[in-house]
Amino acid sequence: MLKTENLSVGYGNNIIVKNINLDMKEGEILCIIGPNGAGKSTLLKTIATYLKPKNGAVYLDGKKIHELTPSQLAKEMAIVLTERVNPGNMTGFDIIAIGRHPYTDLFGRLSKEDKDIVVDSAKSVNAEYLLHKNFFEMSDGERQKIMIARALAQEPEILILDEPTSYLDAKHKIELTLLLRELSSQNNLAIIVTLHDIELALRIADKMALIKNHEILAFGYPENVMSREVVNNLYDLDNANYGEYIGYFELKNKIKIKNKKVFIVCGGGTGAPVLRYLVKNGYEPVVGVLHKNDADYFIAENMGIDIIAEEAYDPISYEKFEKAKKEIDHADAVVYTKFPSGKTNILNNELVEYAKNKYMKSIFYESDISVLKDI
Ligand SMILES: Nc1ncnc2c1ncn2[C@@H]1O[C@H](COP(=O)(O)OP(=O)(O)OP(=O)(O)O)[C@@H](O)[C@H]1O
Repeated sequence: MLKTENLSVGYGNNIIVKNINLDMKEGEILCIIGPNGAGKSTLLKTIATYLKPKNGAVYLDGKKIHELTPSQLAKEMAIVLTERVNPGNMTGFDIIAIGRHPYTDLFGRLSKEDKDIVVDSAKSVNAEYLLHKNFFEMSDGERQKIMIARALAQEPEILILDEPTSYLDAKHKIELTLLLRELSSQNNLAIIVTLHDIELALRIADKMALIKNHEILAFGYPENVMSREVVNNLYDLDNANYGEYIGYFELKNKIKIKNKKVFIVCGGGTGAPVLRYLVKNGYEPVVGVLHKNDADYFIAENMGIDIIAEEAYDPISYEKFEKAKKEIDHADAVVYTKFPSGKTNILNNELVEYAKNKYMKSIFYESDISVLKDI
């Protein structure tokens, strides 16, 4: 339904992103991500026809979008920008009603149907309670809902949103992303959205376009394109790693100010809080023995922590076990968690016993991280 063909976008003689070839269907969400200044908003504004293409074209249902009249376009596309708006003394209802302009008469009079659509639009973003409230008395999250309701009142086929979660707290960010998902599937809306929060983007996008260095670095299913390598490269990360399996960033273990080695015996993700605490506080963690498909392995690897690991599913070898014991010999403490039971962990339990027999500081972590504060 929407397609860009060899599109280049920019200002004056300055091309910001070139050769953009994207396509999307009804009911899909396309997320555009990339570093600050990459050209995400410039691309959105070009698709929204606020800017003319420098080259190529944008097609909506086979027609060049820049050749549609403003009134034709207003029935097809609605836009919610980031800029904070100051509409004066208007209620939620008044603002949403602006969305009906493409359908009202010259005087902007609302029919009964228009009014019903305004109320329905408010309902679909859970903002019915804001209809009679003044816009300037609303919170950022409430204003965002009203702006989306205004866009929905336009009854568009495509909804374009520039950074809709910028001013929202975690709960409202999640609520908004779920709402977009709902709108795309229930109303069959195509949604194009720029997001800085790639953890959320990954979870709502059907397609993802990554922009960097004036071009599209990758375009496709987020599950395919969001590899650790690609995301690290997108943001030029050298002090963090994107963990592709879990879909979030882990900070690397760089500042080892404590000069203390801590051996961690964990597994199945139970070590995550311990590893984060030790990295944050400048210890030198070594973790093991882990299998290479263990959640703690992925977490530790993304943090750049030393890991003693065995291939996934292979039994732990004598060699790895001895290596772990040597690390324990040089450690200032051993921390162990309530890791899952299993064959591997019989050996890992032995490591804990080994440390205890050597009268080393061995600390059990279950839920209170302060047990680590005296290492
Ligand atoms: N009106 C304008 N005239 C000229 N250059 C502009 C204009 N608006 C933005 N730019 C430039 O275009 C480039 C891309 O800006 P754009 O706002 O599209 O990036 P972005 O990816 O949306 O960034 P951010 O994540 O910081 O919002 C930047 O170098 C910016 O300075």
